[in-house]
Amino acid sequence: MATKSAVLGFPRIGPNREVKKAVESYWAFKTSAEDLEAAVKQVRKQRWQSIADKGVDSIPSGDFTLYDHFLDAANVVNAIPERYTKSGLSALDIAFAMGRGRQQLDKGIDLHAMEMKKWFDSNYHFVVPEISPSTQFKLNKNKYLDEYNEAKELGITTRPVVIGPITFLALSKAARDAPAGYEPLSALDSLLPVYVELLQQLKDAGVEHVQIDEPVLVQDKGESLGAEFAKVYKKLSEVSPKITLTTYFGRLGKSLDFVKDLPVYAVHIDLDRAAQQFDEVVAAVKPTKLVLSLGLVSGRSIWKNDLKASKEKAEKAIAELGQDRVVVSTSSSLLHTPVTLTSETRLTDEQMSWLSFALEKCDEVAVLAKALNGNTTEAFEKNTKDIAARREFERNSDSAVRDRLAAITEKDLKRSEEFPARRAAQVEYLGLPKFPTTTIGSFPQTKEIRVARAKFNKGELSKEDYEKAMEQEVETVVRFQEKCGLDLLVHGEPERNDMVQYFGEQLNGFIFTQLGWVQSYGSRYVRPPIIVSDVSRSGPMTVRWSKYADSLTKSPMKGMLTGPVTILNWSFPRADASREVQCKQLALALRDEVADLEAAGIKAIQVDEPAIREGLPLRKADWDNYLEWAVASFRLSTAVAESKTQIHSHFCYSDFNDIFAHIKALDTDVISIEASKADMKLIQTFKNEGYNSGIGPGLYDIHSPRVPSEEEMKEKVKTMLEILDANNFFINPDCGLKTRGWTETEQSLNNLVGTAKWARATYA
Ligand code: MET
Ligand SMILES: [Zn+2]
Repeated sequence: MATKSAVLGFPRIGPNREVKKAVESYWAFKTSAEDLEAAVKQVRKQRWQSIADKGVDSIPSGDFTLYDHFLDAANVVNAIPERYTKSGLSALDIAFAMGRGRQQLDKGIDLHAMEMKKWFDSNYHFVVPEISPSTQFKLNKNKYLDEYNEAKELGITTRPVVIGPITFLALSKAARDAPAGYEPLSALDSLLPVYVELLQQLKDAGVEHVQIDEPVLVQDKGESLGAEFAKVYKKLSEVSPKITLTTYFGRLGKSLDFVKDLPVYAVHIDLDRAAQQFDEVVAAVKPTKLVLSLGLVSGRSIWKNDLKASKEKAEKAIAELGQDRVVVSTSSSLLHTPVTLTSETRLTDEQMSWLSFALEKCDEVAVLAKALNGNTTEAFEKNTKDIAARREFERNSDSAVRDRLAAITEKDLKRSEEFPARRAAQVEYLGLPKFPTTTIGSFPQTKEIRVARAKFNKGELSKEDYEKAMEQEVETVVRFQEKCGLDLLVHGEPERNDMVQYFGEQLNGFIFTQLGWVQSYGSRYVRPPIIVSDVSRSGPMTVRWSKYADSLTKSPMKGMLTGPVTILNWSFPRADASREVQCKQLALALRDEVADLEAAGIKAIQVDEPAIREGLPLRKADWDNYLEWAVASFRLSTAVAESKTQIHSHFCYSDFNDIFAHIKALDTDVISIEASKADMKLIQTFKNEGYNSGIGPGLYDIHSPRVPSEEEMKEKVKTMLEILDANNFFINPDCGLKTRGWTETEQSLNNLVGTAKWARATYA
């Protein structure tokens, strides 16, 4: 017997973002459902063939999606809220409406999007299913079987990837019609028969292996689900193809006690994010019959795997378990990495030699398996050389910034005065009215902007002309805000391709890809910068834009920076330095930028930290350590500001009830949060925890094209003011407007300003 290789999942976007193009043109009513299907069928075919070409044994299927695989899982088991089913839309449009909302008032359709949450500690977002006692589970559409068959017709045998029933429910939320305190997991008994049927169908179709993802097992809450796991997997294993139960992004911890006894074929563990569990897991499964799938090749980073080290580790497992009880695999789905390095033309050979994207990772698992089976290939030898060269490069990184960081003291983390004194200074300096209106920073990024940027990047537009075009855009945005009657203006961020990439491009220590897109949610993809060495700032990054915008208007201007924690969390970090060190180096660069903006007369500066929460370790035991350096980094970047300068911060997907004390410890003057989709619990937390600084709860959801009415926003303000203080309340959307169109933005912001006027009159 030989050691096999496996890939747990692959990017769904296509090597040239084909899926984005196809779905967006369908959404714009430019193409039909048939066109869409034909386009994405090509993408699926290509991904299977390219993985197969690398020689991987277990090739994933069923993990493809047009929007979100978790949303698909809800559709498979018919967990579709009634408001969508009764809309009369097609199944495809229902799925899209669940993901992104749909407004067609002439047809009587006005559907909000369902809530989205971060997928564990990644920057991928999944749609949160809504479950209640009235949810009618049934096998709606076995997409896992459909994709398996589709691949089979191409002559490729795949391993279907199914979201496990326990994780499915554990990550769902109670629907509005559910009784108070309802737990979706209590629906397990009614969901189970659907999974039985689904897996039975796979088996009947000749599927030999199935991958069932149960990442809830790496969370604390997984540890209390032993009885559920035992029961569910006993039942499923009676009818199912051989099950590989996969866990990823963290360690099994105490869950190992029951996982080792589950009646499944194999268990997969993540040895990238949780390498420390190796010995313990090997020892635990040794007396069982379980096959152990070793997640050695990172699904979350873009660094080349150290194949020699991986081989040694796998050999240790083989020594304990035997050759045929070990599988070498990616640590998680590769959906968090770009498709392929071969599309990159601007990276140097040296840089290329450090990296490995999804397809190259497929190669790595295959090469590793071959080496374990006694065939050390040329590719293996080259890997050993590349890894050694990278280590050498790291040793020669920048020492000036390391020294500056070492000299930082507590004092550098503190504003010179406390909030009440700062507030008095800011009232005077900014002159804002009560219920000040503002936005979160970006304005619609029109086609013209993107075309200008593309031309500039291709060298078809001079730097001068490009900057002129952006200045014109800034002027449009400033005039637009004046026309709407907003109080605290922004420059609109037209010059930014992306809130992280933009900064990375101006900092030392980063490199960029041309096509390194990674799905963030739906058809939104990002191209995370890669931190390759020590980080420093070579000069002001945003000052010219904010200063220009400021020169156009009498209203106060808010400068716009992305915070250190978010830059770190939305980049691919180095593997050779701690995240803490990388974060603090970023904070130092931003600190200089804050000082420069202030000196240029910018009266308010917003430092966005939307990613602070998603960086939280998955296990609570690890939280304090992270939060301590994350908060210190934020403060290091902002505490340099004078009292009169109003420091804002912005958070979205901000389910941060449980880290509130740390949010408070950031010591910002104003924070804006996403509250339009969340419940009032968060607002209550602010009150309970004695938060007295400024707060701007998002009054409408910018992720959807629907225009919120004035009435709707007034209602929200009313409810919030039952809890919050009217004297330090900002009126704003819940995030930036860059994905929106101008028409809906104008209507929405007019309604927003109307709401503020009403509030001023009502709460005078
Ligand atoms: C994801 S948070 C986005 C904040 C940024 N300032 C924007 O308005 O786009
Ligand atoms: Zn946001």
